[in-house]
Amino acid sequence: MISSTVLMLFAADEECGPRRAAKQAEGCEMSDRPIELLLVEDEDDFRDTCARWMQRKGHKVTAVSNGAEAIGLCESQHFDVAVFDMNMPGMSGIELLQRVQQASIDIEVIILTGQGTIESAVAAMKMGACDFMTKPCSLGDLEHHCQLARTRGELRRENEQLKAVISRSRPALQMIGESGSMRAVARMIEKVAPTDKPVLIQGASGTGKEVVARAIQQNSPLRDKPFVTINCAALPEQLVESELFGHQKGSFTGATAEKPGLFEIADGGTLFIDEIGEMPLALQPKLLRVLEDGSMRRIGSAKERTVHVRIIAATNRDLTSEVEKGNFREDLFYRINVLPLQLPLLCEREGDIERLIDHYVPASWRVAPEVRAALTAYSWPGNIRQLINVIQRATILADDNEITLNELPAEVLLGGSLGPGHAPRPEPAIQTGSHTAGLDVAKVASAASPGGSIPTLDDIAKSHVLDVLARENGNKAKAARRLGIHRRKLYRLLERFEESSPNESTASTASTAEASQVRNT
Ligand SMILES: Nc1ncnc2c1ncn2[C@@H]1O[C@H](COP(=O)(O)OP(=O)(O)OP(=O)(O)O)[C@@H](O)[C@H]1O
Repeated sequence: MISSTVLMLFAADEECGPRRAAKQAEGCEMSDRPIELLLVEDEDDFRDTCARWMQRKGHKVTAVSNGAEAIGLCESQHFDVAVFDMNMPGMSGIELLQRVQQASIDIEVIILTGQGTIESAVAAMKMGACDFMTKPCSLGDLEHHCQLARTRGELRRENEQLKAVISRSRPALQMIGESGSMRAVARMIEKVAPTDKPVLIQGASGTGKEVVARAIQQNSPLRDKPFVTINCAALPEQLVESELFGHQKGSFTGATAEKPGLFEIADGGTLFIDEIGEMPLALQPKLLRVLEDGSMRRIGSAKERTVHVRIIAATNRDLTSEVEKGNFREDLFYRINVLPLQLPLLCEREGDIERLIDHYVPASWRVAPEVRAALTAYSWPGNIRQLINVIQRATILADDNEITLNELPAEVLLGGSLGPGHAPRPEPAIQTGSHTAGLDVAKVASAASPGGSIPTLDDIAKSHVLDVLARENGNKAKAARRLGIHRRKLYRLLERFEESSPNESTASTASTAEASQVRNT
């Protein structure tokens, strides 16, 4: 069994504020990365001396003499820390701080005050400055305060990421597989995990691409950093860009607030791009750019940002032929195809079907031997997802905690070994277009309501949707067509079933239903 289980939860820090953060920052290792500093000071000598000192210490300094210039720079460029002089002609340090906050600029601000203006410095901190210093100050102190401020900003961002991780985290998944082909996959995971290079996971629907992506992340040095996922197939095309890159307020109809993209949320961690073959062609150059040098812009923003994100992409399409057909950019393909990993079909994993049955059938349930024989003989075109769906359907339909041949769908019975003398039970059927879905309403009713009460519409819908999905071998596009609904609606339904189900296998079944999320496995 390949384990991929780490869940780190951080208790919310009730006591916040600059002092507390500074204390935390002092306890932390300081980053030796150069500080990107904006220095705003109208006294020429003092400004030049500070700027030269910080530059000699290896930091990147932009020094200006007034607030108007500073605000323009903040809007177009990233700075870790800004030092604002309190008393400047035109726009004071406090006004500048207000402007920075109104524009939601992500920056740590230190206020520089003259002697005797401590009260206003305290007021500035209440307004969101992270620290203050009184002039004249030693240059060593200036660098130290800037380092503390930068660390505070990093902690704050990390905290935001962790909150997102906690609020959207899901149960850890186990990777089941002892077959030779899965051992080869496990070896490959061990090899690719420690690097920071992109990985492209290819495999048919339901073979476990997302599970493998999470295993890579869990075995990588980024295991404690965010693991953010986006499913390009589950989002309307026009939303993929704003999910990935974020947007400025007012940049398009409906952009009512500023929103960071998943690249920013994943900064320092891993971004799993599922169904990358569905990525809109027009968006591919933007993705290529961020893969090349980490640079990106939110929709509607001129500000360039740099992110450090490890990319794991997955697809069930043959990307080489998508490139030939002109649906996928060749340069992007080469960028993401640095470490390719091909997942085997379930029928190519000797002995794993048995192991998966034992894992997914609830512990107190029995599985008749002929059922095992039928399940292991079947070819599973929809792979593990289809197997889980069939098991789940069977546990809804079965009596007395025992799965018999009666609870298996016809295609499994016909495709597998039926066993001597078995005649499948005739099932009342619901007609879906030209397709007989075979939903046994009476069985669902008794399974859902042992006391004989009427099942809810949701119970029936869930069983029906899972049944059609299983019949279509886990292929969501085909299942959606069969059900007469849009594929995105099917994703939403699977997501709803997952939320309403306490059963882990249900959660797993609909795992790709979420279009995008942040999680720590
Ligand atoms: N090795 C495994 N052990 C146990 N469960 C697995 C394994 N691989 C996949 N699964 C389960 O199978 C289901 C499908 O897995 P996953 O979503 O990772 O497949 P996928 O290849 O990404 O599918 P799709 O292409 O449709 O997005 C999930 O419920 C997952 O938990």
